[in-house]
Amino acid sequence: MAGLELRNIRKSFGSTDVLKGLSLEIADGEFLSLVGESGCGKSTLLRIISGLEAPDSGEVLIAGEVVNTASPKDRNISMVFQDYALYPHMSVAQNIAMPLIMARLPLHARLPLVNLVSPRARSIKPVIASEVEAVARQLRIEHLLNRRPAELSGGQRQRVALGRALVRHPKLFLMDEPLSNLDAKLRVEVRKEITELHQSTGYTFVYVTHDQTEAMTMSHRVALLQKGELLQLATPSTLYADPNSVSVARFIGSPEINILPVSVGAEDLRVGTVVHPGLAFNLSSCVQIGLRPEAARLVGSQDVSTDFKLAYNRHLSEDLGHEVLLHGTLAGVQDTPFRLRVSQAIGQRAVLDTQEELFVGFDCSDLLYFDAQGERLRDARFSMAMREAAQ
Ligand SMILES: Nc1ncnc2c1ncn2[C@@H]1O[C@H](COP(=O)(O)OP(=O)(O)OP(=O)(O)O)[C@@H](O)[C@H]1O
Repeated sequence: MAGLELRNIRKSFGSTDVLKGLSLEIADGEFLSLVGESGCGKSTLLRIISGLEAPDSGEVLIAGEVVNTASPKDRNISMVFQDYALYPHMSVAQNIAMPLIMARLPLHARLPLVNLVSPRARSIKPVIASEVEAVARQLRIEHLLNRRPAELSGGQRQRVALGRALVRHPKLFLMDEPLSNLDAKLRVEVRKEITELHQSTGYTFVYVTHDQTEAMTMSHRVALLQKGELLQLATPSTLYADPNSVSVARFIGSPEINILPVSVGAEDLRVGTVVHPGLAFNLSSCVQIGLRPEAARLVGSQDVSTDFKLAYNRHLSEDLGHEVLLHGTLAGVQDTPFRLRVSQAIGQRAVLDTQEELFVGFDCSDLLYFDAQGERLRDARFSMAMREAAQ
């Protein structure tokens, strides 16, 4: 049974169609990320799942039950936001305890004085305190329980927000850009902690981010949205290696994939200044190719080991120590940027340091083919007749 199912969800705000009939299924215990550019509808979708927002049409099912009419608190969902949303006047322990108090004590028993004398409140308090301590231990914040949010670092506040969400043992854990207020180093640390949390709890996680690295490193599957539509839902490695479209290929991967215009003849392929005879399969509608910056490499001027070799005009080098990112253009494709990762590990750096004139080589098997609309031509292939004959 699916942990969560969305059926044809539509939502507009005024004349803006934010979600245009979105359907997807998330398995029980899965970690799924919703990614996409700002304004594509990620947060709106999360709010619809949580019940904070109602869809104009479509159904939300949790554990097989339609929950469209259920209030947020009856959906057994926890949500963690980017801005933590902690109560500033309460201690960490009180913040984490709050969802349990709300769920287990009637309103009158929560009032400060009644709280002291109500038998129910008095019997339940130690139970809640031990549950809060257990969650705090899990998140390694037990030493902070008496502090207020203002006395915590950003990472600690985020852990408190996670603790407050976790303490209710929700069916579904929703997170809306929970790391975006943290600095880069802390983001990596808390990212790992959230992944571990998912592994140890086994809860279903839906995670919103515009950061593809977060989505790729944490998730079982990633749903890529664009303008309220689902572009592709797949595992991180499938999105990287087998994208449906130029939009997906561009969004996934860093640095961004190179997209180059090409022309295709009956049995040849032109990339920039190079026309290669070969065997083309279903390539007639191909007008652009994709090539990952890590799939191309620097080659010597005499090197003939790759299917394609083009002169490279370097504009900028970014030295990251373990690799150098090159920005430039290929001969004959001056208007299109071409990025290249030059790896220290495979000896490419030496070519960069010693060679005056640079050449980039790549093979047909590394190319992705796209039509004029940016759709992937999956059954298209171009193979080098001469290389094949030589083998
Ligand atoms: N309550 C609202 N009233 C009017 N428009 C809204 C409302 N909520 C969201 N929108 C609009 O809906 C669109 C999608 O917003 P949403 O917050 O879902 O995008 P997002 O993908 O989460 O963006 P971001 O990454 O910037 O948070 C935006 O154009 C936004 O301005």
